[in-house]
Amino acid sequence: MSTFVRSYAKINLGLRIGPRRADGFHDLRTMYTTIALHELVSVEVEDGDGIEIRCDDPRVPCDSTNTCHKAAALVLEALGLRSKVLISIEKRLPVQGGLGAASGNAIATIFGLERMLGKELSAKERAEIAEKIGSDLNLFLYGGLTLGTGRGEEVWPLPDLPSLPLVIVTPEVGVSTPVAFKAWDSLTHPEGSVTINEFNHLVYEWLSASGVPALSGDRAETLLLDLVRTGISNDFERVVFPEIPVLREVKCALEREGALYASLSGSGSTLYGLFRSSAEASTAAERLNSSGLKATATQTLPREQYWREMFQ
Ligand SMILES: C[C@@](CO)(OP(=O)(O)O)[C@H](O)COP(=O)(O)OP(=O)(O)OC[C@H]1O[C@@H](n2ccc(N)nc2=O)[C@H](O)[C@@H]1O
Ligand SMILES: Nc1ncnc2c1ncn2[C@@H]1O[C@H](COP(=O)(O)OP(=O)(O)O)[C@@H](O)[C@H]1O
Repeated sequence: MSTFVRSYAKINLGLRIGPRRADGFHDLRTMYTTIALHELVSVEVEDGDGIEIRCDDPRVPCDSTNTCHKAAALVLEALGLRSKVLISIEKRLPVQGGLGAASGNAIATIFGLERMLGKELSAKERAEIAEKIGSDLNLFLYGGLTLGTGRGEEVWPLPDLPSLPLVIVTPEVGVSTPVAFKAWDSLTHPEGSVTINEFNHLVYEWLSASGVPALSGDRAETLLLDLVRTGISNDFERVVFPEIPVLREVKCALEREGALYASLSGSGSTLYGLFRSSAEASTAAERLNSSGLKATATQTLPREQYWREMFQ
């Protein structure tokens, strides 16, 4: 018997990078939101020992470097159990796309394995496991809209907002996250804290003005747009666009198709555009597809829906 878990993607609404820290990571600020695109992770448990990963995509490692492998090993350790664990990943999201696919897979593994073992970890134990594997796993422990601080692993869930239509475009090029951080260091090291301070200020203003803690009616639908319109841009664009010019062109194409806000997600290579309606997003995706780009219309995924639809 297997448990099938939907492993969702994220996008970053703004991302600011601070200086490199003593531990090699960078302080950062970002607003994450889960989106409705997902892949499937299935988890099976048998008598015995060992963790086996299966995935048809050759770009995904099936050894102990796979995020699902790491997650399964840490869950078994935390629970003090021995078991044979079989994990299959049905890959649907881009690899090195800035959509957090590998991170989402690891969190899906934690929840799937808990269910298969009939045991529950505490929220603190889950967060500790997530942090050991990477910087942007913790957002998937909440879903919906979350503020990311620290190296990205400190997450602050915000009240759920209604979903907003968007189009994602992933060009056939991957961007390595550590390489993008290194490029940022050589470009703007001393500026780091300035961009972070600006982000803090913009988000604070938005939180105070928006009434996010006390949502009501139609106003909530424009809150995400209000947020991106504060000017919370993605610092990675400054290093990734000059390196891979086609990404800037894709952002411009999204804007030409009517996106209210377009940006690189994380370190890329995915670009997304936010749209006022699903119909506008679908039309834009069709037009971008016919111009030769790989575009998909989807929407942001509120927390409530994330949890409701996690298990297939
Ligand atoms: C940049 C972001 C933004 O959401 O997303 P992606 O574009 O990868 O999706 C994330 O911070 C990515 O998180 P994640 O993919 O878990 O990265 P990690 O495995 O923790 O780190 C990979 C490498 O990136 C660098 N790194 C990562 C995070 C951070 N705050 N500072 C860093 O310098 C380090 O060199 C680290 O060794
Ligand atoms: N479960 C996994 N799925 C996909 N990639 C994985 C996985 N585990 C480890 N990796 C490695 O992590 C790298 C980046 O992961 P991915 O989530 O696709 O990118 P990003 O961090 O840009 O969103 C991949 O190049 C791959 O080698």
